[in-house]
Amino acid sequence: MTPAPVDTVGVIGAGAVGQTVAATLLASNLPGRLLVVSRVWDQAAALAADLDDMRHTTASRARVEACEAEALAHCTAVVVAVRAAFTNTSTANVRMAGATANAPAIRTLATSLRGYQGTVLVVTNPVDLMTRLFAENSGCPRVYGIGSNLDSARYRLTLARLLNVPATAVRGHVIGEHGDGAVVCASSTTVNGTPADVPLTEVRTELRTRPQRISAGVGRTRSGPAGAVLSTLRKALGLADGTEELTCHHRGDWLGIPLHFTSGQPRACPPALNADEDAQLTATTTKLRAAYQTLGHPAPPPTSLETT
Ligand SMILES: NC(=O)c1ccc[n+]([C@@H]2O[C@H](COP(=O)([O-])OP(=O)(O)OC[C@H]3O[C@@H](n4cnc5c(N)ncnc54)[C@H](O)[C@@H]3O)[C@@H](O)[C@H]2O)c1
Repeated sequence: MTPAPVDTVGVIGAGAVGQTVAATLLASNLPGRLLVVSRVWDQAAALAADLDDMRHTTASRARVEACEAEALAHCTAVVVAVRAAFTNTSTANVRMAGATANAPAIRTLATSLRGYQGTVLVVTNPVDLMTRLFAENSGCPRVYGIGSNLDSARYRLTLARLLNVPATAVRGHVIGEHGDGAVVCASSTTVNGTPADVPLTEVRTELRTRPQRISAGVGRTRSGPAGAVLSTLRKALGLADGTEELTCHHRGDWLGIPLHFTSGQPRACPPALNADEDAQLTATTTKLRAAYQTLGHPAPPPTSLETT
């Protein structure tokens, strides 16, 4: 059966990630209409004009418009890629440092999208906390965070390079936190279907330094997350079946785990863990829960997304 064409996708945030996500979506021909929102109206309007130029030269089907967040209520999907202005001086738990600064914007946007029934992909860091914050303040039933799937992509690429095999031969996940509490699921990783001997120290070093190198070289990471958004939207909107590692509500907590989408419906597929990985995931879950409490959120309404 041919999947139904996706109608409108909204992108909130017109910075490095928002721009790249929007251009990627336009070039992919996924949406029929693309709405862009930013805190600064002129920025959203400028991005819409730039994308319209691209639409014309690439003969993309998507019409592009700038709008306010409230106008996103009828979108098929919304991507949240905002970042409040703050100076990040942290050298450890770097993404976590944005929690206090970004939380008010996420709460405000969640409130303006209360009752929204489409798919929401949160990119804003710390993504595991901001995804939960958005879900609990909006009551939206389908809210996922982009983070662990970018880590997983980087893991598979790194392992392929270290073992001198094609990346497509590697199956393996990084779960938990998109940050210092990321858990590399080495014990369940395979190469060409055979358990892999994972050089964990090298892998962890690359996962830690790769985003730093990208940011140092080109200012911000942007193409990696944009690719993860596109790949996830295809699965979440039922255009393709497959697995993405996403932050979601799982057994009472919000953390990154593999979700398998079939016709747009998610099913959690947590990988088998050895004792070390299990202990790391427990520590990460405790860390995320405690960090969320520090945001001082109001009592959440129940959400209906419980992946089991
Ligand atoms: N999860 C991931 O894998 C991943 C990867 C890369 C970046 N990120 C995160 O994505 C976020 C965006 O990064 P960036 O580099 O694009 O930042 P940026 O500073 O370049 O752009 C941020 C944009 O958000 C807009 N904005 C701020 N507050 C807003 C609000 N309340 N409403 C609407 N728009 C608002 C700004 O005007 C700006 O356009 C950051 O939190 C970053 O850490 C996540």
